[in-house]
Amino acid sequence: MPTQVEDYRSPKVTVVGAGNVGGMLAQRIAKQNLADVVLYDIVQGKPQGIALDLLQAHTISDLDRQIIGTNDYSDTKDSDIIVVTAGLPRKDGMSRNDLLRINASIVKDVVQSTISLSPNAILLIVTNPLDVMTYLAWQVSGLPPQRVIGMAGVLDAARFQTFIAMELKISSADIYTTVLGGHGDLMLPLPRLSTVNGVPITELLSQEAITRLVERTRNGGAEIVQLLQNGSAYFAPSAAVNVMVESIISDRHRVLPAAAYLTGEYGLRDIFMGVPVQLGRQGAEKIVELKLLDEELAALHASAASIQANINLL
Ligand SMILES: NC(=O)C1=CN([C@@H]2O[C@H](COP(=O)(O)OP(=O)(O)OC[C@H]3O[C@@H](n4cnc5c(N)ncnc54)[C@H](O)[C@@H]3O)[C@@H](O)[C@H]2O)C=CC1
Ligand SMILES: O=C([O-])CC(=O)C(=O)O
Repeated sequence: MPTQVEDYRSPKVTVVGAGNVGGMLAQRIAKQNLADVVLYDIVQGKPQGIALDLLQAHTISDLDRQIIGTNDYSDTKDSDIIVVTAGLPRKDGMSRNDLLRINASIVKDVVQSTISLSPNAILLIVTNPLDVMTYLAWQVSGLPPQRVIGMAGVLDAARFQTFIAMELKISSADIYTTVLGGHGDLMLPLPRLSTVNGVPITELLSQEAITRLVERTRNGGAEIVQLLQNGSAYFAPSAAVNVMVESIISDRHRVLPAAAYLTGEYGLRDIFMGVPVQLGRQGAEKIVELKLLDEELAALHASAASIQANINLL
């Protein structure tokens, strides 16, 4: 008979892709004591090196979660969550959609290799172009759509929040923002539903300022790609995935913006796109339908059409 202690199993999160986002995410998960982490990469030695470095850093900080780096998928067996960050980041001048074909083959390979070993896992997709890769991952995995979720909305909403805080010269802590739609040029920051402690920003900022901040949010990824000159953002993206992992592992049922499968919500179906989603142990437990104005709904449908066009290309 196993003892209670032997019965206990730490939550296990696999992060596929030990690059900028994946490495930083592994650090965040272990640092918060959320789960043991398996970091997988196709490049020999890279995940092992990062895992060792992280373990030694955590020893200094009295942290003791397991972090394993590997090139062997069998180490990912029985994961509770599989985060897919494997794939190419864009370079300056590229759109996320320019990564479609190359990243589709990587995501397909990763999902096929992992999900057979962890059939009960929840898949969190990060690789771009995000909404299309999430749809592809769902199709390849054969999982119920509730167990496949894409990360983008938390990041895009945080960018809008940051820019509002910078403009108003106030703490970002009291700002709540709503961003819907795909993780691309047609994403939909919604000023009407973005507030400072309950007051809509439409009452606090001029129309000129709002238009400028909405545009900057839409271009938030490209702005950083241009500045870095070699790769894309990873501090905020890894923080955004970490919040989602935490809500799922800890079954917190937080309502966060994320790419979820729509079955008629917002008048859309058979597509993954950014909407507010309740996240818990079951994955995307519930989609929240906001009451949108006609023009907002039309803009959301335009964003969906652009995702659909790229799904069709695949
Ligand atoms: N959804 C979002 O909001 C965001 C998405 N991204 C996307 O995430 C992806 C990763 O970005 P970074 O970490 O910055 O890139 P990176 O280049 O630093 O890391 C990617 C890693 O994937 C690995 N990889 C490539 N093919 C693989 C395979 N078949 N199996 C396993 N590993 C493989 C590479 O060896 C590399 O270590 C990119 O597609 C990027 O566009 C990045 C930031 C935000
Ligand atoms: O801009 C990129 O390519 C990476 C990304 O999705 C983001 O930072 O929003």
